[in-house]
Amino acid sequence: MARSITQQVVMALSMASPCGVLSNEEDGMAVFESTAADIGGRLNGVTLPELSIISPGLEHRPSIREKTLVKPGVARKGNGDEGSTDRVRVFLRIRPLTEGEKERGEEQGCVCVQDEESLMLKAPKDSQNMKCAERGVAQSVHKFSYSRIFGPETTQQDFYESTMKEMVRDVLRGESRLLYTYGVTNSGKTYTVQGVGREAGLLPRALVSVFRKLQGRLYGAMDLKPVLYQEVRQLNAGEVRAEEIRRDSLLKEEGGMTSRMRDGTSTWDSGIGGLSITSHIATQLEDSDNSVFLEPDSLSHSEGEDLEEGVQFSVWVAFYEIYNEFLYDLLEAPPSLQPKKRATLRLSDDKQGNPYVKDLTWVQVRSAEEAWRVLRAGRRNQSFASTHLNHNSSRSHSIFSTRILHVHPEADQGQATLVSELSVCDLAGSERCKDQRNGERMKEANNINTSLHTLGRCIAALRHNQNNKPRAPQVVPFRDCKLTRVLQGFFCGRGRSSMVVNINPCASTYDETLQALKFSAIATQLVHGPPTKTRVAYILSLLREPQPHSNDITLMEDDEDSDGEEGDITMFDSDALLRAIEVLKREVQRQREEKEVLEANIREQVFSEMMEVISGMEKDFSQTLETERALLEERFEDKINNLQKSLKRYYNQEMEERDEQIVALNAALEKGEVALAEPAPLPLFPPMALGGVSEGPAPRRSQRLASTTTGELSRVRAELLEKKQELRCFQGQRTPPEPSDALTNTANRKLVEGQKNLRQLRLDLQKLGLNLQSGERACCRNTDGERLRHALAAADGTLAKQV
Ligand SMILES: Nc1ncnc2c1ncn2[C@@H]1O[C@H](COP(=O)(O)OP(=O)(O)OP(=O)(O)O)[C@@H](O)[C@H]1O
Repeated sequence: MARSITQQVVMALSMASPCGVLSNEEDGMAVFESTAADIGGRLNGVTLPELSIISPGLEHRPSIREKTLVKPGVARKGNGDEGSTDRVRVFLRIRPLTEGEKERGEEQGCVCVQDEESLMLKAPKDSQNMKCAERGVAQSVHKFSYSRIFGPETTQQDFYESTMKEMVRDVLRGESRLLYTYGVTNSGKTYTVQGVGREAGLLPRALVSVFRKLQGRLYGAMDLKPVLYQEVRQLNAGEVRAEEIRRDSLLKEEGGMTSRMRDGTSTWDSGIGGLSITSHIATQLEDSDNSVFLEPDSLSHSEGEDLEEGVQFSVWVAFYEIYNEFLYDLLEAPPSLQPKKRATLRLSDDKQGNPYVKDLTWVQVRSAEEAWRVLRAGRRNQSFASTHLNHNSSRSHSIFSTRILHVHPEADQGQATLVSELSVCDLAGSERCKDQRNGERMKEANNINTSLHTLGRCIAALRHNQNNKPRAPQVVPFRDCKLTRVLQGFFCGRGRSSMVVNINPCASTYDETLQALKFSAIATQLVHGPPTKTRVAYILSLLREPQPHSNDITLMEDDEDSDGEEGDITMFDSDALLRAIEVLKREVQRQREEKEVLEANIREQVFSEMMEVISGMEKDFSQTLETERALLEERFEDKINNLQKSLKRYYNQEMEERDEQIVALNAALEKGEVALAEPAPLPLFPPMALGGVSEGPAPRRSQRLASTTTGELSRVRAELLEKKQELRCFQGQRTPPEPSDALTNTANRKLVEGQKNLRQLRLDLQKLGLNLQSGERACCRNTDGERLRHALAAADGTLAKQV
């Protein structure tokens, strides 16, 4: 169960990046241990090691620190062949940062070269990898090992000497070699292969080296031509003439005139006799719009001694590209003569089942200069575009092939006995599709990533088969894309491949760089095996083996007697072929099911990623809402506070004025002064200004009521005073002489009247008190009306006593 989950996640993860994360839990090598940790961390929360180590399993000598990170008991397995010579060589080249990149802060120390073979990657803070590391599902530090690492300071010449020089020697000995560059876009692949300006890349150096070594050994005629996978055809006179015309028009079109080789004191001998170049002066391959300089050392004379005696060499070149899964011949016709729509090439198999590009243009070249011009002509047809990372980005995989025919002139009809090949493949850079802003670029990126992914799967399957020979070999999916089909021969023992991984140390492309390095790390574990079966041998193996369980089909088995099993497909009778078809059908069915599982996993992953994005958006949205709400609340809180302050200020002032009035009124009442009759007409409700808005001039209802009440109060008090005086007068009259009856009667009558008036007055006063009370209530609850009422009641009491 655990196994199937791991496999599923591996598949899902491998689809997440163009190159894929390749894994094999059965291997137990450091790379898989760490890759499994990457995945396992996500699955079941297993504690992740501090860093992941990805290194060639066959040769790597772990440090003490690394040993502690590898699961105990899991041995590093090889295939029994411990010799480093058979291991696929993978070189890493780090390009320098440009000034612009430094200014943009791309230099964050995420790429650290530890020694010639090991590299440490540390995730920068904004990278996806760091985010995953923070969530505990990945490591933020990764360690990789390569055959050799070349830092930013490495010169083109040093790089050539350490990588391709040996390959050129092997090709001249009759072997086939492939060098391919891999890396994210803008990492320096084209710079490495072709070079820029004065800094010639691997290819021009190799061409110069080939012709230097073949000096004096070139085969003069053009009557032998490479065809099919690696065969030679004798051309008749007419065909030779046609080849010559084609070559001349291509060279003429490219240079406009014969390019010159300038080296100060010596010149190119671009004739059949080979090159004559003095070794101590810089050499320049020049054409109309681009020049490549070669340092004197790269032309040293110590080469070419080990060529087979008596053999002559005919050199042919071809240049083609794979663009959007179509093959295009870059030498098809001189650029100016080309029709608008380019013809596509087809891939075919020879009778041994070896794939080759049908109808590809091969041009015989007699010097490095001619070869270089052919390459320049082809480049004009190549698909470049400006992407946001590289203004001149290769949008296709381009392959420049040099075939060398080893001709024995004494043999019958001057037959070439051997064909060797040197191919240099400049792979298009992987790039995130979502970074592409236009449809065409998106489609290109998609195709590029798909073919790189297939290449990754092929390498993983090859490595799996090399490490699991007797058990369950996998089908290597070479046929899944054009790129892997054309390179198939180099991976199946009919040649050897070396890989150059280019990276740039920019922090912003860290995640892509990490994926590229993981991909290349798998390649470092490959070994060069003997040639694997051809189609005929493959069918034979299908027929020979009983296939009760189609899952166990052995397709890449290294059968010792398979070497002799080559021939024509017509050697099988129809029964045998039908049986082979049955087996293949089952295999197709198995693969289909495998792909369905893969698809389901991808869908699931896409779905969960989408959900993650949506929930992220939801979270952002609710956060924004929350912030808005808090902001509004704060704003209104401020407003309310301001309002409260203004009201408080106003009412305080108001209360003070009222208190003053009441104090004055009390004093007046107590003293019984007449001044009470005319109280100062203090405004009970001055215009108020709340929030900057003033009340209008018209008094409120409560104000009007209060002022009326005050008027009446004054009037009543005046009357009260008058009555008091009258009363005092009556009292004075009552005491002295003994009143006569009439006088007494009058006095009594007046007293009664006075008392009556007094009662009336008291009633009036009570009424006024009530009015005042309601007026106060109307204008403000907490005023000193209560106190006023008390004062009036006290005044009443005093009056009553007096009466
Ligand atoms: N080692 C190096 N030294 C100096 N400059 C370099 C080096 N490698 C690359 N460059 C520069 O970096 C830029 C990008 O390089 P190049 O075009 O070769 O990238 P690429 O990987 O081929 O990109 P793409 O895949 O998009 O075609 C170029 O301007 C190139 O000159």
